Amino acid sequence: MKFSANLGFLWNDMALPDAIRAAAAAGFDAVECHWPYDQAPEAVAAALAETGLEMLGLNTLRGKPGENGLSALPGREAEARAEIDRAIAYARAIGCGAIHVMAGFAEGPAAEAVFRANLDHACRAAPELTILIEPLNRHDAPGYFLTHSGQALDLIERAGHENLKLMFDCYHLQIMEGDLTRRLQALQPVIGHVQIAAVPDRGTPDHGELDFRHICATLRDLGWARPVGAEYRPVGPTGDSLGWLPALRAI
Ligand SMILES: O=C(O)[C@H](O)C(=O)CO
Ligand SMILES: [Mg+2]
Repeated sequence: MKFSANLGFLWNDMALPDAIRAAAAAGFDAVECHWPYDQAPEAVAAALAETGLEMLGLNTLRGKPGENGLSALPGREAEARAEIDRAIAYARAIGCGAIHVMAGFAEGPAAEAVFRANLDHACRAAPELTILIEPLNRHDAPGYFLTHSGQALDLIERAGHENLKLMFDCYHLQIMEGDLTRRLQALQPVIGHVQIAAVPDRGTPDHGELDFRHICATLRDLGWARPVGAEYRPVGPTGDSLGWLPALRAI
């Protein structure tokens, strides 16, 4: 199995270009990030070219302090679309293939309609990019609009855009739903990216409720060839947290 270092959590004490170099030196196959916007895209692109790593994904900005995305917030459509457009421009500048459009804290039919319209905007504005939506768990992100894979599947199927996909974060979906083996199998056609972390502590993927040897073998058997996102919170220096990597890479 191949792995992508999520630089929102791994080496997040470094500037993004240096974090990319650290991930390459540690043997990761790709990188991904959360919010790279305070870093010059030229410097990020240079680090990617130097290391040969691809940046798999980045997120739309969360908004004001306390917010967690804007794209499902009624009345905030102009800001949401500006952030989507900013993310698309940044992704294009660094050769990044996917954008996670963050919904935000909202509920109800008006929020759903706004989220659908903003996703439609994102998919049309960047047909060459994958637009990702990610259910988040209710403990970490109480009140977040998107919480379940079934909800994401309905958004994706009714949107009718080939480039709208599910971010299957095993950490969030284990907390909300469980039954991950069957969910990976059933949802494979709409999965655009997979992320992993231990449940419930969001630590290294070598302990906790989930056996990632089994999850990775399931992905392998499904023909999943893309890097899986290591989106866990290291305790201490990231370089000391990589003991899980050789065993899962061997799958
Ligand atoms: O928290 C997560 O799992 C995400 O992947 C993210 O993008 C930030 O909320
Ligand atoms: Mg995630």
